[in-house]
Amino acid sequence: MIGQLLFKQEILKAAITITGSKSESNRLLILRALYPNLKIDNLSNSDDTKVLNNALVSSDSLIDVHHAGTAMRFLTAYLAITTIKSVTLTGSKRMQERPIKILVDALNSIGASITYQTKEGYPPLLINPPVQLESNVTLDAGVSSQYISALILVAPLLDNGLNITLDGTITSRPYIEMTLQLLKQVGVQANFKNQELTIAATTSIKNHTTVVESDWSSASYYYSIVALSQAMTIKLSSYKENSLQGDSALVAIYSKLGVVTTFNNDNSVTLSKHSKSVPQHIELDLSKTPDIAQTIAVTCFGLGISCHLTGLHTLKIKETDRLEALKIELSRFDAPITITENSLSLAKREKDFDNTRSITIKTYQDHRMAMAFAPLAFLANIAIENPMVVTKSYPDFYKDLEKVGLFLELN
Ligand SMILES: O=C(O)C1=C[C@@H](OP(=O)(O)O)[C@@H](O)[C@H](O)C1
Ligand SMILES: C=C(OP(=O)(O)O)C(=O)O
Repeated sequence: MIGQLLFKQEILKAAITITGSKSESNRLLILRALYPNLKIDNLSNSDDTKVLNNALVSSDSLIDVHHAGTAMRFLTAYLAITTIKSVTLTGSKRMQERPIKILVDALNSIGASITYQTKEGYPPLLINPPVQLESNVTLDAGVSSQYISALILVAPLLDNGLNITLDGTITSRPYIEMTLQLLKQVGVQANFKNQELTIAATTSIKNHTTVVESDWSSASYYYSIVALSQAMTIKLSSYKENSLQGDSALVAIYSKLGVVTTFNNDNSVTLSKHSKSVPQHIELDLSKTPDIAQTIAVTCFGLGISCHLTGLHTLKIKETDRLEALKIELSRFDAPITITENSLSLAKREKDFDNTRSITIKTYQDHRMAMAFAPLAFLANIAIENPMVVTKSYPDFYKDLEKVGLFLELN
């Protein structure tokens, strides 16, 4: 299925309410499974959250999490510690290509019993009940922070809690900090110093309600829209200045790309254009914020400025190889792009967009490919292949885009 994005209406002001953070929601679902008196408000309506929610109440011996990375990693740890019968945990074809050995080795080293059903190091996994669980574990921190978050989330269930030693350079660090902060908010003692994490055993918590902040990664697409617009102002709800989400770094990053963020008293933010000129070149290390790399690359391309984005080694093992996908799709516009194993460089765009023909963007079953390219529709004639991939994190994306004047027409 292909959807043409049509710019139908010049809008100057819009207000959009974005669903709860998928990352916060999926952590809180695991914590609610541990502590049923935890209440969650503004839970994400993303597919990834629904899939985890369903899996946590399932009594089936086969659980399929489709494309949801956090569900796969968090459930591996949760089932490894709690299951009383054998369970097979699997996912989509792509999920079966996303590595999980570091987490499985860490869990087995403390007494879990996980084996591979098809290929060593990858789902599907056969998870058997654990024998006796120990309280010290060491793992490589450079491949995915989700392995570490998965261990942190189940740590309070262990008799003596868990000490986790992180080996090497820590990637996607704000996600680990988010996990720890959420544990602390519900009443679990946790500490993170240098490369060591300590989580205390905690059998119960006081009644507690957590309100999920809206998703900052989803907000990135509106930052891009404002940056590429002449004078649009967009109000987004519900956000706060002290976010647990690392992608709130958008505020600082997009101030360099022409967008000013104002935090309002009603838990909203207003994005507007500032009058300062935008630099002709930008360099960013995105190892703490991998999920906004595609948005930023497309914004820079649209603005016609050059960029050098680094810290992108994790992009190759996400919903698709995002570096390769960006290279192929930006090249459809003759973008001067080069990639390495961990970086992306765009030279200044020399040509104007040729809007006499429509260019179709492939999405590779990656929600962020569809959403990152959508803002380009303000400048170029584009269509999106399999546009509904967005439901992985942001099911209302196209409905919300209409509020800024962009309409998806399916054909
Ligand atoms: O813990 C999380 O909620 C996430 C961690 C990040 O993954 P990596 O740590 O694998 O980079 C991020 O890309 C993903 O979308 C969500
Ligand atoms: C990488 C992502 O998700 P996950 O790893 O949880 O599938 C994402 O949402 O961009």
